[in-house]
Amino acid sequence: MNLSQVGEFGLISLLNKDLIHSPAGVIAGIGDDAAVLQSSGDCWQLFTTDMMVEGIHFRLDWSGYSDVGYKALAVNISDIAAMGGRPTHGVVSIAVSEHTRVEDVVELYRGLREIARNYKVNLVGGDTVKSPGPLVINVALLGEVAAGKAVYRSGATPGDVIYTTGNLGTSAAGLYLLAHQVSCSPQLKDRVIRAHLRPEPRVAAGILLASLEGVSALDDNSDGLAAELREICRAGSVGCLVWEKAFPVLPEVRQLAAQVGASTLDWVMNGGEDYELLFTLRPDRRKAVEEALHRAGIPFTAIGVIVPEQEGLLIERRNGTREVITMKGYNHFTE
Ligand SMILES: Nc1ncnc2c1ncn2[C@@H]1O[C@H](COP(=O)(O)OP(=O)(O)O)[C@@H](O)[C@H]1O
Ligand SMILES: Cc1ncc(C[n+]2csc(CCOP(=O)(O)OP(=O)(O)O)c2C)c(N)n1
Ligand SMILES: [Mg+2]
Ligand SMILES: [Mg+2]
Ligand SMILES: [Mg+2]
Repeated sequence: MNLSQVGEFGLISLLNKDLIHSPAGVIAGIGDDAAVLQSSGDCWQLFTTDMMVEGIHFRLDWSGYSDVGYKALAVNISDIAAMGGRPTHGVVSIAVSEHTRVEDVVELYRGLREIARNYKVNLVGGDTVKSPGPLVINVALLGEVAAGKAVYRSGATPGDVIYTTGNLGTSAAGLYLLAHQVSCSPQLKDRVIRAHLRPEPRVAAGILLASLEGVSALDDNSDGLAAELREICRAGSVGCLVWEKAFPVLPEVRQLAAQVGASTLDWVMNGGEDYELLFTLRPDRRKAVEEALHRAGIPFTAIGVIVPEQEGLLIERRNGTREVITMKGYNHFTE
């Protein structure tokens, strides 16, 4: 069978059998942004890993080595944030071609060190091997969350309101500008390319959301809004209705899309790598949670509601018509 027939998530579900032999220690295994593990203190351990491969996740003519290091840890911190946790300790493995310069690997670690310092992550080990070609970097990261307070993808129920932090489509705009020659303002270029190359994971938002009553599901946006909505709906056996006109997109990103004939909706739904948090909230808790986010200075937008599973995944377009969401987001084997 061909990988494109099952896709990334079909493949993972085929592999997900007989993998747990001491279930007592595992509160949640495969299926969320990080595994949740029993620990002796008053915290639960979180454990996650994400890998980046040259040519798939980055190109060295589009990003510096330090950006690659920065992003490799950022995306992992984002998965800890998506459980409501705080990152603690990580290990870093690299596969490097023999033609790579030593200075470049040192530069990769400059980026890693920079974000590790910013988010107070200890890098406590790793592995170094030769690659026959592409540079590969993998981070495995531990985190912690107060016992009982991890927020899963699966808790959404009909009536809950769907929110995102920050803006969507910015990273896709950055990727577009890296891939195409476009004349636009240097400020816009810097902002969106930075969002793509050096995303800032929403750790403070995740910790705050996990501490508040009523936050029912939480996920980070790595594969695009369409994919992450699908995950939350599948995990919770619910459907959703999102409102296109509510999607938070920077005005200059909208303008750029119009200028180059691209679709902001495509950037939001399929672009991915925004590393914002997508969460659902019980409607009776809206006021309290919105006030807490305001006080913490965390930008957020309500973008839709959870509906019963049989209603499916719907988008209300700007003209008021409702359509089934057919967009899929990023998938490694169906791209
Ligand atoms: N090769 C694999 N073996 C076991 N579990 C995997 C594998 N690949 C992914 N997973 C698990 O599948 C789930 C979904 O992975 P993924 O979509 O990469 O999550 P995320 O988008 O949050 O990084 C996670 O719980 C992850 O740990
Ligand atoms: C050179 C290049 N081409 C395309 C992309 C776009 N891209 C690559 S991977 C990806 C999705 C996120 O990566 P994934 O490995 O699926 O992360 P996870 O969902 O496991 O966190 C996207 C949008 C990119 N970042 N760089
Ligand atoms: Mg994730
Ligand atoms: Mg992953
Ligand atoms: Mg991830």
